[in-house]
Amino acid sequence: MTSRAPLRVAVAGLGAVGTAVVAALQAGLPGCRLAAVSARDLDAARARLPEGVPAVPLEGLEPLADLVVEAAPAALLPAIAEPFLRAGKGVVVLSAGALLRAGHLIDLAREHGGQITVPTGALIGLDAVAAAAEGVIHSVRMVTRKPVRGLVGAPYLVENDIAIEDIREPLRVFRGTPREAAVGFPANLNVAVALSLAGIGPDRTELEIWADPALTRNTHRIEVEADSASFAMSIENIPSENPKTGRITALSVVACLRKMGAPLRVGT
Ligand SMILES: NC(=O)C1=CN([C@@H]2O[C@H](COP(=O)(O)OP(=O)(O)OC[C@H]3O[C@@H](n4cnc5c(N)ncnc54)[C@H](OP(=O)(O)O)[C@@H]3O)[C@@H](O)[C@H]2O)C=CC1
Ligand SMILES: O=C([O-])CC(=O)C(=O)O
Repeated sequence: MTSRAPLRVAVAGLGAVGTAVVAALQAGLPGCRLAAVSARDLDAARARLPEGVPAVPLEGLEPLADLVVEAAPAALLPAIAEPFLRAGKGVVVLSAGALLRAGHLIDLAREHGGQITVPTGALIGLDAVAAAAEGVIHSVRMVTRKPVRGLVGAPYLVENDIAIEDIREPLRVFRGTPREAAVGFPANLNVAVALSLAGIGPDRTELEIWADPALTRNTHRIEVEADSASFAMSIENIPSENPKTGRITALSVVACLRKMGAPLRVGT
């Protein structure tokens, strides 16, 4: 009989995603063990964690864990990821948009034998997009529709004086690339960046963002034309406690962690 030691998982950020991932780890995820947590308010975090799970500043996570789940504001991605990658360890990245401004993280992973994983998160079909990318993809188009409260406050809207609070009809607020959206909508369009990284990159993927006052769910539709297949898929995400984040995001991380230690892996 061979059995591997459980993967020691750290969770950086105890918001909508981090809290749900911690709960799943506490409930028991085969092959994984919750090793440490970081949060902005460490005392509040300690009060919520079971005894024996340390809550430490971000820089204290790496010595305690084999892998970190980054579930924090995008600006913190380098501080969370760098120590793990330098140590040849794994990082599961939720703030995928921030990866475009932190290309050195991929170099660090390459140099030290670490690995960055971007889970499918709030999106759908990255397995099919990645498979199609092994051939030739002609085009990838994504249309995101969000309730007003899922978009309000985005820097692009503020800088361009686009007021959406009182709209009565759907309004297209952005048309461009995931690279542009990652700057203008840093807390809203990680999904578009993840899609672009799986497919034809952040400058060739076409993206539209709509604010829709009739919607209660974040809705993403992707259309792919490739030499192997044409496909279109859409997902309607029920918001979590954070209206910008779909509930399925944390579940995608849990599924990703479950796969890491599983004897059977389904899906690429
Ligand atoms: N890839 C994908 O498909 C998706 C990605 N995301 C992205 O995932 C990330 C997490 O999302 P979500 O959980 O909804 O975000 P939240 O805003 O709910 O949570 C982020 C957490 O990080 C905490 N935090 C702030 N500063 C620090 C610090 N210095 N150290 C540790 N923790 C800190 C915040 O604490 P406090 O509240 O006290 O400030 C907050 O609890 C975001 O970047 C989001 O854009 C979200 C949805 C889908
Ligand atoms: O892209 C994101 O970061 C979040 C999102 O659209 C969703 O949860 O549907």
